[in-house]
Amino acid sequence: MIEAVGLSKRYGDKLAVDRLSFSVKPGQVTGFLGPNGAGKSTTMRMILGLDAPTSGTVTVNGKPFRQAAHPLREVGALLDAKAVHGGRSAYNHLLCLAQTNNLPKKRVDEVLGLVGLGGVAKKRSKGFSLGMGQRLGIAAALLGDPKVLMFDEPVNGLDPEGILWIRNLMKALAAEGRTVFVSSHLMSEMENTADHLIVIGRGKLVADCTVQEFIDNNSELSIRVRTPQLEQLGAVLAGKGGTVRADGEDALVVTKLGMAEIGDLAFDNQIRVHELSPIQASLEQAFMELTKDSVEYHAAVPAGKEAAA
Ligand SMILES: Nc1ncnc2c1ncn2[C@@H]1O[C@H](COP(=O)(O)OP(=O)(O)OP(=O)(O)O)[C@@H](O)[C@H]1O
Repeated sequence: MIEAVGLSKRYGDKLAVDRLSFSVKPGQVTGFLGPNGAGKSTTMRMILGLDAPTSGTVTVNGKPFRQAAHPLREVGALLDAKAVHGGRSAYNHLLCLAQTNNLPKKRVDEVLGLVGLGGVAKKRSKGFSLGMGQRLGIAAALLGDPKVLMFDEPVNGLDPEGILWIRNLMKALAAEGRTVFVSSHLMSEMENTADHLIVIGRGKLVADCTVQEFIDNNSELSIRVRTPQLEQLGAVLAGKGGTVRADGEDALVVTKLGMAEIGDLAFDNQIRVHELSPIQASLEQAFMELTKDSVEYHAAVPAGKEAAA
């Protein structure tokens, strides 16, 4: 369990993390989402005691992580996969970590097997691909068999096979009852991986809920109506306050009116309807909606290329 209470971090004029309070529970994957610069890495560094909070507190299993007697046995973290001595072999890198943390040597072979690096254990990590480097970082995180795991953007730059592997690993670790906290700005990835979400924007908490709640609370339900009387139905629905746009030759997408309302209006006006279905917004759409005011860096759109409203 990770618990933050009123956690803040200021760098000069910049309030990178602004009074964050949340808890990350065991037995589930908790996604930590936010646009670039939202404060995710800063929060993770404070959890690990690598940065001191300006105010507030954060504890891991009830105490500040800096006070942990056996840090690697309590928390495994993948913050920067490149933070490996490139001249060392994967085996020696892990052995060094194991020895300085009083962990048994046999654990090195176990974690190398777990992450699928057994065959290249004696090779220097300098020649590792990005995916192999990520696996080595994860092997290091798993070395102490910790109950709490934190991954900062673990799928960055990975191919689909690597992404699937990390996704399944995180789910398996959570299913073993561990606390799994993973940051990402890839919404689609979190939709597939996380059970619970903590979302921040400009350092502030903007949501703390399940993935489904997040989608339900932050997106507008759209309804697709297929009808051979497109124009008639469009006019009726717009007249009753619906926002209507055409979707192909024979369908409309409607917001601001409910499904029953649309069906009843069609019936009252003797308009035939061939299909009436809800369109579920994706997590990505919900995230864009919720954080649109807290995105730090907006890309400029070249003149004349603005998206049509
Ligand atoms: N050491 C530092 N000194 C000054 N400013 C910092 C420092 N570290 C982070 N910041 C600033 O704090 C804010 C939050 O940064 P942080 O890296 O925590 O965000 P993030 O959500 O992890 O972003 P990203 O998704 O881009 O990794 C940013 O505006 C960043 O420029």
